[in-house]
Amino acid sequence: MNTTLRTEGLSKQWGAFKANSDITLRFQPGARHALIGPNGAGKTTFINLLTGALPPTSGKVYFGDDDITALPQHKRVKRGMTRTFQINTLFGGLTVLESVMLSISEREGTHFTWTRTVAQQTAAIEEAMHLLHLLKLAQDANTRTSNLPYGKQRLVEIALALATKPKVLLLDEPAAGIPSAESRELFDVISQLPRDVTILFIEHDMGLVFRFAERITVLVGGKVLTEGTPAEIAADPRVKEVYLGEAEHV
Ligand SMILES: Nc1ncnc2c1ncn2[C@@H]1O[C@H](COP(=O)(O)OP(=O)(O)OP(=O)(O)O)[C@@H](O)[C@H]1O
Repeated sequence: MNTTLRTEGLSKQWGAFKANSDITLRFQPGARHALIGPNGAGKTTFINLLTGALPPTSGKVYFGDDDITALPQHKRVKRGMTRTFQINTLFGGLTVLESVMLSISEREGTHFTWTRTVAQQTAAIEEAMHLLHLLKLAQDANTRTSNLPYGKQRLVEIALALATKPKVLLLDEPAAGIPSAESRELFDVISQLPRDVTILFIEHDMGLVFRFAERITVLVGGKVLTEGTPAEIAADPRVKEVYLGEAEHV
């Protein structure tokens, strides 16, 4: 089968503590794939190993046919693997449109040049507005990102990530800290993103996971417990056992 991203025996250890143990997973092109598991299961660690934010202790990460295990983060972004970043830290005082334009310029390497032509500028504005329409942010184009409600700020972060033209988009709890009505809207927008973007996301709200994911991997204690369709995962007694006592999660 055609695979966008895969890992082989990926492990991360701090001293004797194994945060990720021997994780072998594949993500199909266009997947809507959720990574779930109790607190401390190693989900964020796994995403950090995929993006290159952390080096693995052992194991490999492949992007298409290429072994990218040793590739630094920015080169993985150039290849098409992007995660979201908090705009507060990156683009505080800019408007939504300016922020997305900046991300496009960054991708094109025209950020610090004087030679950007009017045609390039116009194309970048058109591309940025297209992204804002996709994310239902067009009417907020001239609003400062810091003045937007949190749910919309998360959408801007996704717009910035999409401006890098990713093949794989990694979302680490995109709905964290926003009210549930807004988080449903956020996921509704995410669910309408084009299929040429593979989406891997971590989410604690099982309502959102089962509504949006087409494939689910369950991590427990740094290991893959199981993987399957939402129906398979919902029916798996081992998964129920893991979440016993965490009723809000299942
Ligand atoms: N830099 C580090 N040094 C030592 N231990 C770490 C480090 N980073 C994470 N850990 C530990 O690794 C384990 C897995 O953490 P991780 O954040 O990957 O889990 P998670 O599944 O994302 O959890 P949560 O759902 O609570 O965000 C935790 O016990 C955490 O304390």
